[in-house]
Amino acid sequence: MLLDVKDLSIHYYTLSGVVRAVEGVTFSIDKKEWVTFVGESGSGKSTVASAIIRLVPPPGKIVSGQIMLEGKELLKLSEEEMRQIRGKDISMVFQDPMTSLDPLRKIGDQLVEAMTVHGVDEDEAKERAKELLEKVNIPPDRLDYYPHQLSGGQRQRVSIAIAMAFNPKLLIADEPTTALDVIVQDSIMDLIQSLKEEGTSIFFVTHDISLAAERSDKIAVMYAGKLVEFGTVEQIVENPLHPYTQALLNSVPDLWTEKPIKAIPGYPPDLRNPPRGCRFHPRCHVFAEKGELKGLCDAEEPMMIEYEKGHFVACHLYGGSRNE
Ligand SMILES: Nc1ncnc2c1ncn2[C@@H]1O[C@H](COP(=O)(O)OP(=O)(O)OP(=O)(O)O)[C@@H](O)[C@H]1O
Ligand code: NI
Repeated sequence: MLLDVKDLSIHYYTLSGVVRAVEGVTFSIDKKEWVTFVGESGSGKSTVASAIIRLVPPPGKIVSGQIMLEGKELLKLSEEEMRQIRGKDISMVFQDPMTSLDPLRKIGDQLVEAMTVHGVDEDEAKERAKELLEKVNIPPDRLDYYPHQLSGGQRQRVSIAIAMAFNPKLLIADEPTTALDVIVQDSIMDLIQSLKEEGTSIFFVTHDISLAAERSDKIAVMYAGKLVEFGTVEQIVENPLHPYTQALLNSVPDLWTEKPIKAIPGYPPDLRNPPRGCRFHPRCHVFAEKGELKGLCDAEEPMMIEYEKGHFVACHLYGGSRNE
């Protein structure tokens, strides 16, 4: 086990109320495993990602839970100890590479600095910077370029090169390809895959479940701050259990069956005041159709149960209510 997250809850304390962005999220990532978080906008994917490196933006706060990296409890480390881990054991790439690149400094200097802050000496860092750029298919003469002199795809490759500097144990990639065209997207996915092959575990975020299915080992489905289903790609795609997962899969085109695309009706809830019981019940077709579950779905929160080995779901259809 590389990363073990238990019962993680994160709230944003805004002027208009407490946003319960992430509630009771539990999952783990093995060594060399690629886990992709999917779910609609606002479901809490980025908030979970930022919590793992303890960079939840204010007014957000981790209110409870445990985040263990190889048995080390990250939430108990000092800020200084955490700084040692960021960029070394855990690296992060974002949707917009300009959030991590400094527009005013040459990319070579930024690569070198990413290494010298962790104690690598300057000459060695310069050498490594060239190698890293080559690894991400950028000619080494671009070391003297500023970020704006590169294309969007090249900038993203530079931020991946920085993330790769120490062969991190975990790479967190939050929608790293969303802003790029399809061909460039693929080359970025290839790079992330090559990192995995060298031993890095991947925490990937996307709202495109078909992109998730292509490369990852496991899929985690989030809805309104809750993890509703977790399993291998095969388990999730072949045998989706949660009505929300089923709806997500039906909302994307299927190249093989040409089944009709069905949008998910309704909208995700306001997380300042989430629905009682299962947060998905107001949009759930099972809740709408099956009267007998109604006493539970809109009253009791479903707990995560292991339906089959490695396949977890939080839905009253499969038991797991607190009353049982
Ligand atoms: N800085 C903030 N202040 C207040 N609320 C926030 C803040 N950042 C996120 N939230 C709220 O937290 C919830 C989860 O947001 P988050 O960005 O984690 O979702 P996401 O799944 O990554 O969405 P997207 O797919 O749009 O990136 C949302 O309800 C969002 O409005
Ligand atoms: Ni996000």
